[in-house]
Amino acid sequence: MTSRHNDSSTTQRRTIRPARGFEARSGSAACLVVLQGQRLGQRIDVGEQVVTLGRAPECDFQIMERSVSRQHARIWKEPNGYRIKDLDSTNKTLLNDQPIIEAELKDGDHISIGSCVLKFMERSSVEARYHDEIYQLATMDPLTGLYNRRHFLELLERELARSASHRRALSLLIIDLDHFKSINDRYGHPAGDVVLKQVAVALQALAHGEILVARIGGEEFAAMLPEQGVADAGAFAQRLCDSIAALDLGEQAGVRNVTVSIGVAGWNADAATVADLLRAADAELYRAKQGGRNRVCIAA
Ligand SMILES: Nc1nc2c(ncn2[C@@H]2O[C@H](COP(=O)(O)OP(=O)(O)OP(=O)(O)O)[C@@H](O)[C@H]2O)c(=O)[nH]1
Repeated sequence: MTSRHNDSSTTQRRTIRPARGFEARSGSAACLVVLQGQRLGQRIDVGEQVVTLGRAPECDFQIMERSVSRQHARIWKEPNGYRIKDLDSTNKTLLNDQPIIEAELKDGDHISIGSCVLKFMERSSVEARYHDEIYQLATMDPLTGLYNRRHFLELLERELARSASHRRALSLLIIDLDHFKSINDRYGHPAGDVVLKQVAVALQALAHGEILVARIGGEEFAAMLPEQGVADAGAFAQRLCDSIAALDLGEQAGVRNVTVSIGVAGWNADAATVADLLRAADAELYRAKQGGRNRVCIAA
């Protein structure tokens, strides 16, 4: 069990929910990439749907800056291309450094909203693919293909802001492999890697709907359960725990079975920030380890 957690990323969100594993990988026709500002490098696919940008939580791309209007600008597709419109913002939308009311978007255009600079790109462009690769490298864990810690915490931060503004439940699981060091020591590091990959696949397979799984540490995973209270999250955690214990890892790993301990915590007045939530789930994980491992402990 490793030590952890004080990260606190920017409070942002996308209403276009990330797909599990890969974020917004569908073949949209165009995208925006954040060149400057919070969420640097993030890509926002601009498909057939209208994309709104602004400070309000309902915006598809939220920019949490006071100089940004709640509904600042809108981008949409027309038969002959994409267009952008300023929504009567106080501080204007700039296109290639010029204020606009409405304009056509061309590949490579820079959109400035507050201190945020977005680059508009046609999805077919080589540069868009390059940004895709870079973004994936920044957000994914290369061993398991799950989201990495940094990206998971950023998504958790956004989801928590959304839960807080809508007074909706949100739960977090921290899932830690039991006695993983002894697996490495006994069967070798490559065998340990195989176990990590197999556990990642199993967790991902069990994560249905909006549940988001990530690898947040060496032998540590996390799951975010939007709109689920601790009772449901605890039941889900128990299913994970039982499924991992029942998993036959086969010949490749050397070891045939592995177990996990899981700590569960829910967003509430006492766990109002990501750091609080992580701390609460972590405390429960500690209890699960102390209680004998291969078990779930849930914050009251
Ligand atoms: N194979 C492999 N091992 C890793 C990786 N990252 C971390 N580890 C190992 O994970 C082990 C974690 O050990 P500990 O933190 O002592 O935890 P543990 O042995 O699982 O014990 P408990 O958590 O108390 O049940 C260490 O041996 C790390 O070297 C990785 O990417 N691959």
